[in-house]
Amino acid sequence: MRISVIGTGYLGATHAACLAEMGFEVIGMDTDPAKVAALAEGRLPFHEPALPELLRKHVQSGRLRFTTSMAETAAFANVHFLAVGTPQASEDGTADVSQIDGALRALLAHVDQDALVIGKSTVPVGTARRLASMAKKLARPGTTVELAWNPEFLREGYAVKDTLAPDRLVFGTDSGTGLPILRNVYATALAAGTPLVETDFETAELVKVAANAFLATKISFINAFAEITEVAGGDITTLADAIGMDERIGRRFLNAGVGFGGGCLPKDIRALQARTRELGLGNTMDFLASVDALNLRRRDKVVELVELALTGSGARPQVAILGASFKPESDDVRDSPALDVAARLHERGFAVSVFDPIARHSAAQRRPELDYPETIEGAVAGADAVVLLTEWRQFRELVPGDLDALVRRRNIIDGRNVLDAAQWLDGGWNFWQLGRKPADGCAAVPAAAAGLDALAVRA
Ligand SMILES: NC(=O)C1=CN([C@@H]2O[C@H](COP(=O)(O)OP(=O)(O)OC[C@H]3O[C@@H](n4cnc5c(N)ncnc54)[C@H](O)[C@@H]3O)[C@@H](O)[C@H]2O)C=CC1
Ligand SMILES: O=C(O)[C@H]1O[C@H](OP(=O)(O)OP(=O)(O)OC[C@H]2O[C@@H](n3ccc(=O)[nH]c3=O)[C@H](O)[C@@H]2O)[C@H](O)[C@@H](O)[C@@H]1O
Repeated sequence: MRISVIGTGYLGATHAACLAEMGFEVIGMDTDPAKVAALAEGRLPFHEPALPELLRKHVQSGRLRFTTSMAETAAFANVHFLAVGTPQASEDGTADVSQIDGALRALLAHVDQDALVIGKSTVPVGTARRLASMAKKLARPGTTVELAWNPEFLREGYAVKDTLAPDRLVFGTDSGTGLPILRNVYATALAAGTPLVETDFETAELVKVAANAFLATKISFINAFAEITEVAGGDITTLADAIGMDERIGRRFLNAGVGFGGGCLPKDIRALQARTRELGLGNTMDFLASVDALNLRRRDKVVELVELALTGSGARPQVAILGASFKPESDDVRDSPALDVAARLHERGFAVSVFDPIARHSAAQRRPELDYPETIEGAVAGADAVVLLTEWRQFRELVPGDLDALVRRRNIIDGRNVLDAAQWLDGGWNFWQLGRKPADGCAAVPAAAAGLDALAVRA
């Protein structure tokens, strides 16, 4: 079977390479010529473990090719995956589906054989049915173009593993059309026992956003308790361990810290609220506004802690931020809590240097106003405070002796709760974590976070 993947960003490039690994002949199509040129040479334009090897292998074998031409794409295959972006369109959170509409329209203009189009992007409920009728209307006379929806649940950093061995597959169709082809495409995973849910368009679309909304809620739930333990005392990690021992709750996604970011969870919970309002359901998803607000408040909290730690530290205190990507094993800085906090500290007059082992380039493109030393030593040299915001392994393994001789002042804020408090306090550092009352000697931040501006350092 020959398959196309339209949109070769994080999702599409992974999907295309994994389809080739499953044995199909694949063409990846994107409107971005630079991206296509890199991929066609077997170079991955972003960081994702195990994907460069897969890409190179299949570009070299000839099983995987890339193009900017929709005509070539339509002629090459009769099964087409849509994996274009669905970013946040406006302040109210509505999803921008113009890439998906545009891609389908462009494809239909060239399709002259019966075809199945399989949507993979994350979309507002109702999109698949709308696109199916658009396909019926715009298909050339004599050709039938059917639509199916097959949402994707991969995590960045584990994209290859999640694609080749997913937790489940969801096929959304209209009365089963397209199911035999979908089962064929995923034959390897299905034979290995991957659970399969075959359902209608709407359920398939909603499963995806429900999963992301649940994950976001789980993170903000534990971070809400972090706000309590910061004031009342208690240990948020022990609390998470204890509730997570209940199998109905589970320990995963209960890591308190600076919260969630990335290209998906934040925009997906906003789009779901906007779509729910469009459906006339008023406040059904209002709790997600609290999930979002609580998540963003964690970033405020880190800014506050830095200001507090450095009150009276002179004209332009120096802050070293460890981490720029939204999570480890990724160079994705879309809505990254780490980069957001770094930029806000810079705006408030701190001298900010950011070190990330992989995301240096993407961070510098997004936030060129910040400094990006090439080494961790370069970033922390002369720092008045060190702030850990992305839990890369090399940061998790830091011990006071690694930094003692480099910094100007021994202040460290662990925004991901991965360092051993006792070790840092014993080492003579002022140490703060989210979800823990500050130790004696490390000043507490007032519970009411009012007057942030009043606390701001004036350059
Ligand atoms: N990044 C991830 O881990 C996951 C993403 N998703 C969803 O997948 C979709 C894509 O996400 P990403 O890959 O992260 O976005 P991305 O922004 O990295 O990639 C989108 C790609 O589509 C291309 N594109 C835009 N318009 C096009 C058109 N008309 N024809 C061909 N190509 C076009 C862009 O040039 C870009 O390369 C989104 O809906 C996202 O929510 C779902 C699961 C995981
Ligand atoms: O729709 C998507 O694009 C994807 O979004 C998330 O995947 P991803 O964004 O790659 O990353 P996650 O591992 O979910 O982490 C998201 C954010 O939550 C944060 N997080 C995660 C777990 C936790 O316990 N605490 C926490 O703050 C991470 O640091 C990160 O900023 C989902 O996990 C995927 O299933 C989904 O396919």
